[in-house]
Amino acid sequence: VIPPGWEKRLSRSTGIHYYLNLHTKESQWDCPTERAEPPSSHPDKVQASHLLVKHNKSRRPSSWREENITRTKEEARKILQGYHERILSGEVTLAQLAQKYSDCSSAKRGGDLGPFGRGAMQKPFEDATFALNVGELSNIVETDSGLHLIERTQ
Ligand SMILES: N=C(N)NCCC[C@H](NC(=O)[C@@H]1CCC/C1=C/[C@H](COP(=O)(O)O)NC=O)C(N)=O
Repeated sequence: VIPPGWEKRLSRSTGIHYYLNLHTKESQWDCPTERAEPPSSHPDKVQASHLLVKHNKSRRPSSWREENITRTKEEARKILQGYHERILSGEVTLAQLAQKYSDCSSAKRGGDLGPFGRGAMQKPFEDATFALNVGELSNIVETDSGLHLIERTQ
């Protein structure tokens, strides 16, 4: 039985059936197990990846990359502006830069923080993420942790 919100289609090119999500218009080969929901404009949970550049006024001026972070906030901003331009130009992705340069332990997951609801992250980070559409990249966001670029992924 196909869960609600999906339609079974026949692929003319392969003669194989596929499944169309009637809300997102995405298709997939394997039979869906979950119902397809209309994309809610006020989700409980979102998912994001971030690239964090800490500075000497960060709440924890240390990371896997650098035991004692001494750069100033303005130096951190310049560095992050450079990353921002490179991502916007399409040269690199946020995940690629986060993996190498993010001062958060999520760097090893390309900056992915996993799904989170309101109340989990520091408020400026939470508000910036919930204000993004899926797939969008934020401008520089400041929290007590440092300066971030955020890409909302779910
Ligand atoms: N739920 C998940 N995945 N982990 C718990 C997150 C806790 C949350 N963290 C943050 O708000 C900072 C800013 C946005 C991301 C984030 C990551 C911080 C940044 O590094 P730090 O300043 O801690 O050294 N590293 C990990 O927590 C908080 N309420 O303090």
